[in-house]
Amino acid sequence: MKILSAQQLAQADQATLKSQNITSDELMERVAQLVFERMHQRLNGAPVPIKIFCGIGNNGGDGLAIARHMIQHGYHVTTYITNCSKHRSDDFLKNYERIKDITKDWPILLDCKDDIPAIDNGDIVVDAIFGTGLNRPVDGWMADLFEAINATQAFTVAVDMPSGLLADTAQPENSAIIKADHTFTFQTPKLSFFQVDTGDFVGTFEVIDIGLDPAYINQAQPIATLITREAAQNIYKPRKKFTHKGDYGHVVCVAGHESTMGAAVLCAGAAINAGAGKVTAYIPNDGDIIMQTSLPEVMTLLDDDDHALSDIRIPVKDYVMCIGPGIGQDDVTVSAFAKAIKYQSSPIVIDADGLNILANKRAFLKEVPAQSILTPHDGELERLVGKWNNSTERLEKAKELSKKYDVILVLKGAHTMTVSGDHVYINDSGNPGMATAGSGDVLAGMISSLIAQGYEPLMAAVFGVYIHGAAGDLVAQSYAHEGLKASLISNFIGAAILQLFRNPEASNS
Ligand SMILES: NC(=O)C1=CN([C@@H]2O[C@H](COP(=O)(O)OP(=O)(O)OC[C@H]3O[C@@H](n4cnc5c(N)ncnc54)[C@H](O)[C@@H]3O)[C@@H](O)[C@H]2O)[C@@H](O)CC1
Ligand SMILES: [K+]
Repeated sequence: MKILSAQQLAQADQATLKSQNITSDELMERVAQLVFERMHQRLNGAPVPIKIFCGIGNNGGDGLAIARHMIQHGYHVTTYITNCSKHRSDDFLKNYERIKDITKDWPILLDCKDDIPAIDNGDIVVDAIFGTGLNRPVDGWMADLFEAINATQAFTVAVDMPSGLLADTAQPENSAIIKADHTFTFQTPKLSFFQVDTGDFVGTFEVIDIGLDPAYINQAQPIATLITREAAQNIYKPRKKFTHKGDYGHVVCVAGHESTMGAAVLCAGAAINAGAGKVTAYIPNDGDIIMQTSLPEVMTLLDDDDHALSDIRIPVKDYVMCIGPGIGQDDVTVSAFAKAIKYQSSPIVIDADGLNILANKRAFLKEVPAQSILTPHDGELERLVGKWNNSTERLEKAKELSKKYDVILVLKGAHTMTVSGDHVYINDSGNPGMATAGSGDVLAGMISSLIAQGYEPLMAAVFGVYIHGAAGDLVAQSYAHEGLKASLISNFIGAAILQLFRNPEASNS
């Protein structure tokens, strides 16, 4: 699913008015009707007090139209206007008149801190103050209003976006933002919904297709793409009937150190579980028994050194290298790593200590083959690109690194982002239980496995990240977030692929 910028969404609005020959007022009415229907479906006429706060732009216009529908259906609605400017939008004004025609009274105007109404924990708050038109930080008594809403337990529903949140640009520190429990967002989710410093304000969210011009949306270059189940289905490559293991490639996991052989086992195991035809683990000599008893499917190649990797020689042809899990940063390993990546000519996957070595010896970055995949968590990313002030800057720095060295970055997090040049793919599977030791080793093994099976590196990364998260979601159903561990994610890779093509309703019954 495409994620468009606030500016693109405004252009899509305009294109829609033209192509569908409707007025902006009619579009607003369509939007309000769709939000109302969803709220009505859930509330089912419940006599709960609903406080709808409306701004003076089109987000406020949406709020007024939603309020009108709710009042007409017998809901207990009080409508407030945050009277922060004389510049009211035309469609706001139309809906301001219309609601008065229904209630025979004007909504309540809020002009200062003293006007902020009491909000009970049992109320429902609808936030229609600012949407994509927010153009400066919210301050003064409006910030106090946001604070008052956030201080209650009242269930808060945001219209299009939580007010105060910017859709796709850097959010100034300590901005006043409404913390929504649920957000009905229009046409496409916004980039800020997926960023670590702003995503929590959105609560759960639901994308409402408001029927914006498909021709505009199709040609628009998205600022990011959300990888949903449907997108993952389209990337999946089914196997052919007449095949043999040679068709599914060979992964060599260069991993492990005397105290971190588990990383090597998890990485190689995930490469097998994700479907590689053959997997070899290149490990310190003493790790042989550990590897062979843990994973009977995996072959081993042993370093001369008992405890660390000291000279990585791989006497096989045509393989995909995954390097880094648990290798440590001993001096011998650093030079072995440099030699090993220099020798590679096709894309490799670099994780964990491999990334730390790259961060310490930046000259090695030039030796990384084009289209290789780097899978940093935030600590590793910071070592590679330096500190950032906000998530927008984090993403910009990752894009720069990706372009400079022609590599693909997998930025691990709640919504892992795969960055290839200016293209960003945001993952939509996974859960907080996956923040656990070894989870990254499994991911690196999976991505290498998919490259070995013939997926283009970028799609291997995007699909690997999705299946990794989906496997974690399946594990969490039986083990909770707390019981989720890396080896279980690996064991559920196959189940996650199956689940991609199951009818979700059938599997729930
Ligand atoms: N064509 C339409 O009528 C549609 C409207 N839509 C709605 O329109 C919204 C965008 O509407 P607008 O562009 O009018 O923008 P908003 O309603 O988000 O807000 C803009 C207004 O707030 C003022 N403002 C911005 N930041 C402020 C601040 N920090 N403090 C005080 N005032 C501030 C602006 O000067 C302007 O008057 C979307 O989020 C969506 O809710 C969508 O429903 C799509 C269709
Ligand atoms: K809003």
